[in-house]
Amino acid sequence: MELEEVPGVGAKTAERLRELDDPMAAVEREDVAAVASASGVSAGRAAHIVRGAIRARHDDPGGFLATDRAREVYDAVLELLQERAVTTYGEHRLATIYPSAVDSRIEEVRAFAERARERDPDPGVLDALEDVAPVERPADVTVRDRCLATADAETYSEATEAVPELSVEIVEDAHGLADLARGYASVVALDEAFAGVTIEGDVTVDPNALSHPEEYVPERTLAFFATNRASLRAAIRVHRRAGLEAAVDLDELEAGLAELDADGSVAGDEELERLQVAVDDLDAAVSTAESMANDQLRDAIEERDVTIEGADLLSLVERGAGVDSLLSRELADEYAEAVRAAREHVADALALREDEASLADQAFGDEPTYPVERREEAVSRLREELVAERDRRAAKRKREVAARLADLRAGAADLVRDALELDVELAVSRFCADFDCTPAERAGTGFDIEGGRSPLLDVPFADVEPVDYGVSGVALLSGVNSGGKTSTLDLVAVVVVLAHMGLPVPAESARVPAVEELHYYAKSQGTLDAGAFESTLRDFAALTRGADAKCVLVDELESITEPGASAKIIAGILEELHDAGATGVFVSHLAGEIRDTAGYDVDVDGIRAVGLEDGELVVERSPEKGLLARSTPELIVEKLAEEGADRAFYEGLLEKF
Ligand SMILES: Nc1ncnc2c1ncn2[C@@H]1O[C@H](COP(=O)(O)OP(=O)(O)OP(=O)(O)O)[C@@H](O)[C@H]1O
Repeated sequence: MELEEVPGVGAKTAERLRELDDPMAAVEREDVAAVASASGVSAGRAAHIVRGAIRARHDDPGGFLATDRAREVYDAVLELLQERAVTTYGEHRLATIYPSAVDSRIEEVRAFAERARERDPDPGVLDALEDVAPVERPADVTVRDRCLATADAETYSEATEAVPELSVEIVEDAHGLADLARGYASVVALDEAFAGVTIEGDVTVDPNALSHPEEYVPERTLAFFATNRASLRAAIRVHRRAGLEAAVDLDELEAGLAELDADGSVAGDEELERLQVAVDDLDAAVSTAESMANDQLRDAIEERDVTIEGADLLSLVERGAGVDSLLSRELADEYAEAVRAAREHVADALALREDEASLADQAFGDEPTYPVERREEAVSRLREELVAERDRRAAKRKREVAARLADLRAGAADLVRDALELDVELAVSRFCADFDCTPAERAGTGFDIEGGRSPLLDVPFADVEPVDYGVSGVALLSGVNSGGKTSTLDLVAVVVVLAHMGLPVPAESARVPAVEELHYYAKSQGTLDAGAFESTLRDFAALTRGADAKCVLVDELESITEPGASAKIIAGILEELHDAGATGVFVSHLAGEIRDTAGYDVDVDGIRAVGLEDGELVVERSPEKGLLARSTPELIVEKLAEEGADRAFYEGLLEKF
């Protein structure tokens, strides 16, 4: 499939996605994070694209959620699932699970949910998941001490593409190569023609270098692992704690990561650290040695009485010699001792090796002087030597660590993906556990819900009373105000939506019809004006077409117009839906009138008010079949009649109900 064929991907989005390595593969493996890593593609958009690809794969026309309220119910259910994901990836991935009418899609999610429900949401795993994030491409790496060289224009453009980290230089001949070798620490010549040519400096001839660039740019591998170090470590913890089968050897990856610093440099190498410290502390150590030597020499001079014979003094003065000669003649031993101590201090403080120490010794001359002064030239030579040694060591260790990690790279990316997918499974598993869910059956018309508890209610889930409710076609639901009619419609909608997502539903058992669309109309906020009323009627006219594949839930449609007209209109709609074989529930306070007007025997169910207790309504939440429930006004009149005062009046009223 081409990118543009994915529903929801236009030319502009396709262009953006093409910057990914293999965008179609990312879309097909439903990797929301990879899709969202294209610039300008938000995570929400990525979930939308992945959903589009899933729909295309299953030939799913979409459109299951046919009304605003139906979409709201899905959004609310999705939010409950997303709240249970630890990672942002998990949240976005969950948004790719949507209600569908296509069996193959529903079966796919059902199988996933079955696996998910077996997962144990161990707090240790959830904790480790906190630090797992999709692998990121490291920022561009630029390496300045190495270059590639070629005499061929085609190889040149191939090389700049394959190895953006290094500069690629065009050379005419071996002379050009030799020039480069003077400017770079190492040069890799890409042309066969250079094989066998001897050039001074670190020059390698490798015509195959472009097929294994990591060998020449270990920084590439290291940058990937350094950038994703925290996430990889967390993914390792997740795998260990959850006992997941791992895509790489966890110990090996962990050991490899331990050798890396966050900036991609090699960590934990004592020799490299020694050299680094030596470079950093060189100046300070030489200064300290210098002042130590001077203190020592000054003390020695202060303590000494210098006796000099007159003839010697004269000879010195005649030669124009300064006090220095006196110093060298009289205090040679003391000077030698002070310099010895200074040299020893530098070697000790910087933990120098013998060969380095002999270089360091030259920082102080053998000829007695006062004060003792470092020889800057010798210090610079030592610094250069230490820096070169450090760089050689770092490059060698980088190559070693990169070689060790290179083979783990693909597996490491999978390791993170598997951990993130586990988060998605655990969210589903927790949702099912928190709301006591069971898989639903999708068959026939009508529905049967036993012990259903809506997670959308405004009471804590533990306090939600289980509801049993079933209808065989299209039924009316009656009941007192606040009896739970709307909540019952919500429950049916939640169960229908979840079942079509392929997920278990919050009920002891449930069967829902296999429908193509859910039409759920929330209670209207009041009488509609003529225009709005007309368009609502048009909606319902459309609703009755192909209604056998629809589940229709309608809350108090009567409020859109006058009661008398409402009852007639609702009765007409019910007749059409009934004839078409739809599944539906219409909540109404006019159930009696509608039933009397309808041209068929409409089922009327009722939420029974058991009575009023201390002014509080007591109801039986599960609707009773064939019950036209008493209305709230009727209950109040009855209560007043029982109280005694004006009994005859209230009894008269009561008879009219
Ligand atoms: N199954 C239940 N378990 C616990 N509480 C419930 C249940 N069903 C409903 N309730 C409580 O009753 C309240 C009213 O429910 P709901 O809005 O569904 O009633 P209604 O019959 O649609 O009322 P109205 O006729 O005024 O629209 C809810 O807000 C909730 O607090």
